[in-house]
Amino acid sequence: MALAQPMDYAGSISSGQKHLRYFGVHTSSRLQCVGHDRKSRTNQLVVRAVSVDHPQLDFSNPNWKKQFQEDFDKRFSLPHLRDVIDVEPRPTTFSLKSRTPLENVNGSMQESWNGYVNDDDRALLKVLKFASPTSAGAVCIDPDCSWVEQWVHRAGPRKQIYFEPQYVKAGIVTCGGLCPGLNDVIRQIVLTLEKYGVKNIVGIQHGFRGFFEDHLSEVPLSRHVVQNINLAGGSFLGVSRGGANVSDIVDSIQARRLDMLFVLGGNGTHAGANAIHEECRKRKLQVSIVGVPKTIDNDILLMDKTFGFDTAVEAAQRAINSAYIEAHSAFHGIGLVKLMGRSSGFITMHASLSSGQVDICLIPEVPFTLDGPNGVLRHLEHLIETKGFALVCVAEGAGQEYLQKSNATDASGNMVLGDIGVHLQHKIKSHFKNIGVHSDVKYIDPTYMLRAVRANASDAILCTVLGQNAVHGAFAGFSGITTGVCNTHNVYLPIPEVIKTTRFVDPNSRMWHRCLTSTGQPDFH
Ligand SMILES: Nc1ncnc2c1ncn2[C@@H]1O[C@H](COP(=O)(O)OP(=O)(O)OP(=O)(O)O)[C@@H](O)[C@H]1O
Ligand SMILES: O=P(O)(O)OC[C@H]1O[C@](O)(CO)[C@@H](O)[C@@H]1O
Ligand SMILES: [Mg+2]
Repeated sequence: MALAQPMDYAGSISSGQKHLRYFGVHTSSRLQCVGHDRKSRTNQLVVRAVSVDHPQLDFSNPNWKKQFQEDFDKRFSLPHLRDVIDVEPRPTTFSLKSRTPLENVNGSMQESWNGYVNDDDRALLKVLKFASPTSAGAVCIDPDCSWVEQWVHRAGPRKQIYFEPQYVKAGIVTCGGLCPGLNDVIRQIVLTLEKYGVKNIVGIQHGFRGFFEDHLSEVPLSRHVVQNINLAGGSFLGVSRGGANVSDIVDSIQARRLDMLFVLGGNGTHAGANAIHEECRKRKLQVSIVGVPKTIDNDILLMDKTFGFDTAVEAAQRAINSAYIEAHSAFHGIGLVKLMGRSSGFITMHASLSSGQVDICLIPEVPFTLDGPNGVLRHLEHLIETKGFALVCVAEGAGQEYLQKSNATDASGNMVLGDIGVHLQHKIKSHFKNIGVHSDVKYIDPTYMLRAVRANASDAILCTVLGQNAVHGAFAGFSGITTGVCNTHNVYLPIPEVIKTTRFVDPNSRMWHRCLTSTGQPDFH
């Protein structure tokens, strides 16, 4: 459970820490000594759990919920062009009631169509009420786990827009690593822009690099150009890491006369998109910067899932099935599969769950020991003894403490990880050799095969929703926002809220518990 707010209680620092652990204070909280409890016979130190996010909240104040909600509404309000420049709304040109584009532009049909989202429509961010901080996966604000309404903005087309489509130039850029569905999103953005009446749509090649490198020219985009790009994986525009100088990018946006920029990428890209938005604000430019979260790692906060994740899990499951066949057919076979997931184990957890064949699932969020009576290797011995073969699935970011740190980073500044798959392979082989038991280790590293494929059906639909909503958000005049699915509803969120931290698998979540139930693995400690 994560406690997001402060609470006072008496106890020594050590019992205080125990209490904090009981309440599962998340890492953004810290202990603060607020004096001694003079009433207690032991004159114990009074310690308070203070949330770094909301240090001002005081639960003894009967109005704390109101205060929390006001703060929440502020944090989740969407930055708008009119915050810094004078822009007048106009009737939208987006209508599905229109019969001809001309009728559409005149706005003649919109009064009779109830297809618009009201600016005051909201979706609930949290839909679970935890009765106790000890409930599995509980996320509580106060020690009583009170439920507080947390509303976020609903995504979709508005009746009023802040751009004149015929004069709009819109750009699309895809950054970071590949992800199934990038082309579906690009395609939907183009189709939706055209539906509004935009004629000037361009792709920026190879991520943020395309803003600087002269040989990377703009790619003109239209329904005709993007019609079939979703049939292939990868990015029609190309991707890249590194090369993000925000001020230069905004110079380039100005030089290109872009009015809207759709930025497809993970947390790094979103940090870049938000910095670009801030710089545009500083220069008082009428440019909307809208993100679409792309990460097969599924490591963006607050969202049910990001596009490409399901497809990656499906591809991973195929690799696990192959490892299973190999391991099962060999004498004392041990299948070992390493999957992507730099710091989050979602792909590994979900692929292990969906395959149903994994005996040991190792993710970065849950430390494990390799040697010793409770270690992974001892459990493998047990599996070989009892069922004759075993299957291990490990996330690339797991067990990094066993590998030598290189301190190397990629072009975007992401840490280059050691290869846990190769390390485990060696450890398993030498362990069985040392104990004089035959083993046949089959190691599969399907890394890039997971993300080079085209989106499956459910991701294709998710991409459609996200791509279209990104365009509606830009036309509505928002900037510095991203779009996602929260509790099955489509919402807009201010970028800073989704990139505060990486999203991790909660080891106390029901999903991780289900994974453990399915694998039957013990606690490796
Ligand atoms: N804090 C930041 N501010 C500005 N730009 C950034 C920041 N972090 C990363 N970027 C830029 O964003 C782009 C993509 O970043 P990165 O390579 O980390 O991928 P990502 O968006 O996190 O996606 P992936 O999930 O594939 O890692 C790069 O061009 C990088 O330079
Ligand atoms: O080889 P690249 O392009 O740096 O990408 C690898 C990384 O991209 C991701 O798929 C997404 O961040 C990670 O899981 C992985 O570590
Ligand atoms: Mg990233």
